[in-house]
Amino acid sequence: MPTPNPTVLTLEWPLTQSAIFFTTLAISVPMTLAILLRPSKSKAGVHDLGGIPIFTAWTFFTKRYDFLWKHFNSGKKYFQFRVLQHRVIALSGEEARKIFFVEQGLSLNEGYRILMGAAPRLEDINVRDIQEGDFVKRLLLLIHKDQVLDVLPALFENVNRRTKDWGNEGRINPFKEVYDLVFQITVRMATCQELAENKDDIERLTQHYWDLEKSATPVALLLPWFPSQAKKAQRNSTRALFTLLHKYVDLRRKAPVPSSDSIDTLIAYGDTNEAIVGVIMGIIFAGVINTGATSCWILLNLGVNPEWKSKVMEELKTLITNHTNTLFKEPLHKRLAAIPLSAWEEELPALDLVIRETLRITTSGTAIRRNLGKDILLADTTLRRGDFLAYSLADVHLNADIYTDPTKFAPGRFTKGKEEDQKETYTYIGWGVGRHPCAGMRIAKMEMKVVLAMFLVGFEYELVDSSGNFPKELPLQDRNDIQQVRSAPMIFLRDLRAGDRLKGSIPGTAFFERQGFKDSLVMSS
Ligand code: HEM
Repeated sequence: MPTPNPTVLTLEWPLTQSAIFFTTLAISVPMTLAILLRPSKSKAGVHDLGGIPIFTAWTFFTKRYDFLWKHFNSGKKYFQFRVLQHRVIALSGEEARKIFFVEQGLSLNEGYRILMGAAPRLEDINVRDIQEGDFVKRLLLLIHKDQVLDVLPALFENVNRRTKDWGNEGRINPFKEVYDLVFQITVRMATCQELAENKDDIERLTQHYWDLEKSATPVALLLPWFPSQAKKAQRNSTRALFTLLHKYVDLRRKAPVPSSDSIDTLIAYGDTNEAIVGVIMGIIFAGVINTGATSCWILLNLGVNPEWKSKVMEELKTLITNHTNTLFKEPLHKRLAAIPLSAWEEELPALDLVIRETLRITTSGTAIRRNLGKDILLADTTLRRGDFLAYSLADVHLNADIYTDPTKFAPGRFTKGKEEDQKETYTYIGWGVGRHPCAGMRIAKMEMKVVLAMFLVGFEYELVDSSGNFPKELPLQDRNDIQQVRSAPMIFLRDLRAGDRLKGSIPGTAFFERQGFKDSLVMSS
């Protein structure tokens, strides 16, 4: 299939296409307006928010957390509203969870595809829709133990290269730098060495990705027929992403010797170039935000919780002592890459608790499903075939009846004797539950550990606000910021060794000296 060219598709506008476009517009605009403006009627069994649907639903797309919690907090356990012609039912409580995460007819893909909108639309690039099961099957192939083992040194190498420029100004914006870092290693994991080493293409890819994220505006979702800037940006960035990734799939297909990189694994599996690009795009979209946001918030949480930070540092010291020869003079990333995968996975219990707790607090987004099966009865409410369902994870993660002082960072709450996450069914959903547990958990955890170990061992930092002062407490997460999960107000990491670094000091030296690895100088790489 020829690679679609975005410029041709956006600049050339032949007469017949114009005719089709305007005819479609003439038919669809009044129809859609009628649907959008028809007042919503109350149906027995579930509270209807009523009003003019387009206005009622607007804040579902702009301030989703506030929208849902305004109504839940006013005592409604379930309520419904309309998005276009669709009925959306917002659910809360244990009974709803048991259905939402378990019922066979509830489709995750179809739910997110229509109500999230930020993911690339495969029809924009003529890729046949990749079925839910097919995608997860490919992903499991790529995060198989041997595959992760092979790619691990490359992930450390990438982080090392990228963090070399960090800290020269003394202030790091984690919501930019840590996100970019996670983006880079996710792309490395999901594609091939050639792409990960091409700085310009990585920059381009990052830009197209964020453009696509930003294009999921309420106008693009609620007025799909309207030729808005957001719609155009969505189509153009999807095509640009496709073109760029396709180039590398093509390159790897023509390579004389196959490698163990993901693209080659998918080629060997028998997929077409287009399907491979579809899978890669899916992985990047499923993983980047969550992994970036969690890594970032872990650094922030540790920045104001010295007790947990020293537990994690102690563990890292033991890991390095037990699995590397501290007498060897090697660069930090090479030492860390020598540690076996099983040790990263099993020998960092405090860091695992920190990840779990950070996820509990930050994962307050909304899970979405569409009922493609039979009608389902939930108390006196029927979840009809075709309905969309929305479940805010804050219903459990920030619920004071389940978690004591729920916004407090307290990783010990999961330990033996406390086990706050065992109070009801599915009270911990950080990695999903039921029919759709996170298929990327293993690689996400490993990516986070690569980033965190390189940062915690290689850098010394403290938190600062935008005026450069240590914040009295951690700023709140903007829970409506589903795109980037930033804090409000902004917070930064001050690199306490930036001065030394400018004088040539190598990341990790201070840690190694302090930990008493006296003979083991860290080398530059
Ligand atoms: C810290 C990082 C991550 C977190 C917190 C996370 C969390 C989640 C959660 C909560 C779900 C369930 C969503 C629902 O029920 O609606 C989920 C599903 C999923 N995640 Fe992740 N995820 C992360 C990283 C990743 C990565 C890196 C990938 C891919 C490499 C990935 C791939 C998936 C896929 C494919 C599903 C859907 C599985 C299915 O359809 O059965 N995730 N994830």
